[in-house]
Amino acid sequence: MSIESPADRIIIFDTTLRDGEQSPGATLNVQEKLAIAHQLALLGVDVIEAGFAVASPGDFQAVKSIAEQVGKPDGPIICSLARAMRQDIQAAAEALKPAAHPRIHTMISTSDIHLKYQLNKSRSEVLAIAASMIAYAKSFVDDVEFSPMDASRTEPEFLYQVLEIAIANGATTINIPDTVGYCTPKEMGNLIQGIRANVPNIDQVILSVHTQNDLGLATANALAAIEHGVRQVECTINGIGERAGNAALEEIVMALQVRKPFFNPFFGRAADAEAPLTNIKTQEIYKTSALVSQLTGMLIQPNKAIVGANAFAHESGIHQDGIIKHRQTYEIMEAASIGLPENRIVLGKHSGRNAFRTRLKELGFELNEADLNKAFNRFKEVADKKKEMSDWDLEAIVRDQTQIQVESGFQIEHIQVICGDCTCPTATITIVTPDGKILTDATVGTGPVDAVYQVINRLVQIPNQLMEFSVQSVTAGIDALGTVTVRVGHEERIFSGQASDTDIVVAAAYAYMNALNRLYRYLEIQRPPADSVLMPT
Ligand SMILES: CC(C)(COP(=O)(O)OP(=O)(O)OC[C@H]1O[C@@H](n2cnc3c(N)ncnc32)[C@H](O)[C@@H]1OP(=O)(O)O)[C@@H](O)C(=O)NCCC(=O)NCCS
Ligand SMILES: CC(C)[C@@](O)(CC(=O)O)C(=O)O
Ligand SMILES: [Mg+2]
Repeated sequence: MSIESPADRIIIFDTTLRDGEQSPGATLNVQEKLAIAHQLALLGVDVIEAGFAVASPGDFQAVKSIAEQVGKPDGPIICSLARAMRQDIQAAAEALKPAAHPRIHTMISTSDIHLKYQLNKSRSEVLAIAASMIAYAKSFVDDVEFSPMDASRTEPEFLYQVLEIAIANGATTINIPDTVGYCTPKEMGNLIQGIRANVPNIDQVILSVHTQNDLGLATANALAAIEHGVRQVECTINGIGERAGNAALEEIVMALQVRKPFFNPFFGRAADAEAPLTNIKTQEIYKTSALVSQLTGMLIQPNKAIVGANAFAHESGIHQDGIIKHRQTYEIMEAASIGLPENRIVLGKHSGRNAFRTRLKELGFELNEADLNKAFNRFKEVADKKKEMSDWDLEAIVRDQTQIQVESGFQIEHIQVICGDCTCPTATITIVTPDGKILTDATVGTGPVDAVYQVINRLVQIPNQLMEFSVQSVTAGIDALGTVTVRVGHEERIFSGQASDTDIVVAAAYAYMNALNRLYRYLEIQRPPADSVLMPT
């Protein structure tokens, strides 16, 4: 991929694998980095900063493998970070060799506070190092990016001087980092304006911005920079990165997409011009976000813009009513535009009748006004105690309130499980049978769920095969509710059950019992009247 006419769009420089990986705890191995890099290429990023080659043998290998496997002629530019030091630049150049479009990104601090305390160097020394190391990088590759670290706290006159020399020595992209996330959007705009007005050769290069999120302003600062003529933004998936993270790719891309008429004029276009402002395939955003979250172990807060679990979910009645009538009343973009199949109407205590009725209809219940009101009142009572109402809850409420008899079945009275790394997982369960008998049994299993399922089978005595068992956490965090879904098979038929609890073993027991009760009711209906035995054992 070549960047032919960058002035009329934004170059997306993804640094998930470099700055993103600097998130405490987010370390990735070579295979994981490769998987993310392949997905970033599908997403359509222009540049992948694959790592910091000199940092470790693993990172060197990661940059090299990504250069080999993802850095194809029609693929993205592959980049490695390097301090303004020969050994760093050599390592970057070596790792990037297999890439069709390699870029070396070299940086050195320019703020007085960094010069004095971190580098222990004078301004003239830094100027000389920047010049010679950019020229050195240029001896390996044509595409050289230079970052004056802590640019936003650098004295402007010195910054202009460094940039002019950097460009004169061959830098092709000049990146302005707000390393400590200190800027406000207005200041960022002024900083970029100042650079464009005072660095005589600035028009020969692509101007870039790299914003950190220490004050939650990373996206706002990047957008302000774009308004002032920056044409590359450095960002990460889910906004991960050093400390509070970096500008989130998905936020910048979707802001440019959703507010295109606002941004178009900054690109010299008519407000209503159609062409996109980035090359990102936005439908790949959700998938990429989930992959990065999974591999880095960095959970996404539910209210995270664009990719959070709640970003397209509506819980309050007034909003739900509006959405059902006309989507744009409360949605500025479609879930499908980031690759989510649909928005979500979440039924909870803030929901209203319209959303309730609509969901029931989808579940196959058409209630008259009186039944609907009764069911709705009960729904509100239950919703006061429960975070989110599942379809199972709704079904139970409707049956309850509309005099449809809830069929008989087995009920779990007590469940106790002991497990650990030096005991045999043991489950003790008491159930009430459909005819009111109380039975208790206990057994050991290979794990707590296995022990529970064995006891339930001994008590219930209905032959079945467990076909599927899945656990899903409903909310993020240690106190998340776990929802267990099971499917059991019996002679060609499948019965499913679901239950939620903060204890997943308890949820597993109830989910299994739910499924077995459905099977039991099915068998009851099938059973010839003369047969008094529930099931032959
Ligand atoms: C790069 C790395 C291998 C260097 O390790 P190290 O040689 O043990 O050095 P330290 O990390 O202890 O200290 C950094 C040194 O680099 C110098 N330095 C920092 N930025 C520099 C730059 N842009 N150009 C030249 N030298 C720089 C510091 O002054 C310090 O040198 P000193 O020891 O002479 O004071 C290691 O820090 C690392 O693995 N980093 C990867 C992640 C990272 O730091 N990312 C941040 C990107 S800014
Ligand atoms: C390389 C540079 C853009 C950097 O990411 C360096 C760093 O990791 O601090 C920054 O934020 O200044
Ligand atoms: Mg950074």
